[in-house]
Amino acid sequence: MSNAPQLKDPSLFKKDVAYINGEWIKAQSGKTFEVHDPATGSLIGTCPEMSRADTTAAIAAATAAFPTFRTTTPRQRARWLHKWYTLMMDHASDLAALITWENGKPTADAAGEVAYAASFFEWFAEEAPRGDGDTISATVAGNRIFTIKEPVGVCGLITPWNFPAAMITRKIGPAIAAGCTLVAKSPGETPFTGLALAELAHRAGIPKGVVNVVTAMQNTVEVGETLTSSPEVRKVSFTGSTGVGKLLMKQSADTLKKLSFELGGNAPFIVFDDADMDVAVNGAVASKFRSSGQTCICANRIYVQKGVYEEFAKRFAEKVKSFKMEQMGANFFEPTVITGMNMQMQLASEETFGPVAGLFPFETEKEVVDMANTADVGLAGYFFSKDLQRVYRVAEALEVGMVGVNTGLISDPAAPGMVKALIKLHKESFLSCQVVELMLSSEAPM
Ligand SMILES: NC(=O)c1ccc[n+]([C@@H]2O[C@H](COP(=O)([O-])OP(=O)(O)OC[C@H]3O[C@@H](n4cnc5c(N)ncnc54)[C@H](O)[C@@H]3O)[C@@H](O)[C@H]2O)c1
Ligand SMILES: O=CCCC(=O)O
Repeated sequence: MSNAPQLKDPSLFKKDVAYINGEWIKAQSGKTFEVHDPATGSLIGTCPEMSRADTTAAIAAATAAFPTFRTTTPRQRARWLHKWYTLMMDHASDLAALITWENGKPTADAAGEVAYAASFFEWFAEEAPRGDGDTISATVAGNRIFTIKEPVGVCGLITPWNFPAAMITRKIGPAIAAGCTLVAKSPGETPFTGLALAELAHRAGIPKGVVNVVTAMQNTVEVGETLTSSPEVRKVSFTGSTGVGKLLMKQSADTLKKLSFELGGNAPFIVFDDADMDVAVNGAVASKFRSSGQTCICANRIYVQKGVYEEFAKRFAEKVKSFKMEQMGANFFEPTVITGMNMQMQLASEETFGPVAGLFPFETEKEVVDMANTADVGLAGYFFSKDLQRVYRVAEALEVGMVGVNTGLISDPAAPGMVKALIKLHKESFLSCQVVELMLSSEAPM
């Protein structure tokens, strides 16, 4: 059975070619890899199996384009990003169809992803002209210190399959805004969406060599090594698993690259006795089951205070039972709610990354904050309460980068908090880190 969509613009579906130096090219070796529809297992198409040689060519193109691109005005870069945003929205239904086809997420989630992905271009188009430095009083009378922000240079971008469009645009948006050129590796499981975005970059008139998209499956490690070891690549930005993040960080040590990592999560989701139950149940459904539980910020441990535990469990399970599966089969897992969880169970410490919700009972605020903070990652957290004092207290006590209070949806291109921790860090460190600075070098004195 095939789910092949009828695209309104079939030229967005790029098979056997990737995008280097403004051209659609095959792998130098001629090798390709297969991409399968995760719903049916049927073949979608083949993509170039790019290697060290192809990645080096892409880096060379980005390096050659950088001296000119960095001198373009921020206003011009804003226009390019805005044009790319508009093209994404004009082709939203085709992009969503590609996402569902290769990623398997429900059509509504895919449409939401396209709008979310495009919003990074819109947001960073607006930020591009605002990369100003500071004027600082000096310790010597009469002197002033001026700082300027410079584009880092060529950026290597590696992103995962769970958001084939949004994870790439989240990285490309700030890179272009800052004046950087880039080589993006589209995820092997879901390469076609990234390639469709490259086609739209081309149509938006972004100069050749600025945006390069390579693809690989078997050669992923080789491509990663090439990006992390190249002296021309000044920054690597990676979204994916914690294990691969650690590896890329080690590989980048020899060339002392700037790094931005967005890694795995294990979000606590807390419902206090005084929460609005409708809001809490809807928030849990939105946070846990967005993209079938396959987002890094999905609720992973749902803690419910004893006084409302039974009611919450009943109402939450009823909602989940009402979900309609578009198809069933070997590749699908039924949305599941498990009650009576405890902290010794695997789900308490591992990222589930699927449609399984575990409910843990708790009694006191201190107890639940302690349990919430046991995770060795601190990406996102949520809690539900109507007590204003508790809202501030618990929001500060949770050792995570982003806190959703009385909401299960916290994704927003404007939020600085999409900076992720490999290990626990204090919230202040996250919040001081602005995404718009993602691709800018440290401020340098004039
Ligand atoms: N923090 C975030 O913003 C965020 C967003 C999305 C996903 N994630 C995390 O990503 C994980 C799921 O994605 P995944 O399983 O695809 O992750 P993954 O780490 O296996 O893969 C991510 C990307 O890295 C590439 N890759 C894998 N090994 C590599 C290597 N040795 N060198 C270079 N590239 C390599 C993959 O091809 C893919 O493009 C989850 O842990 C999820 O929480 C985090
Ligand atoms: O999977 C992680 C990213 C989720 C998001 O940006 O909302």
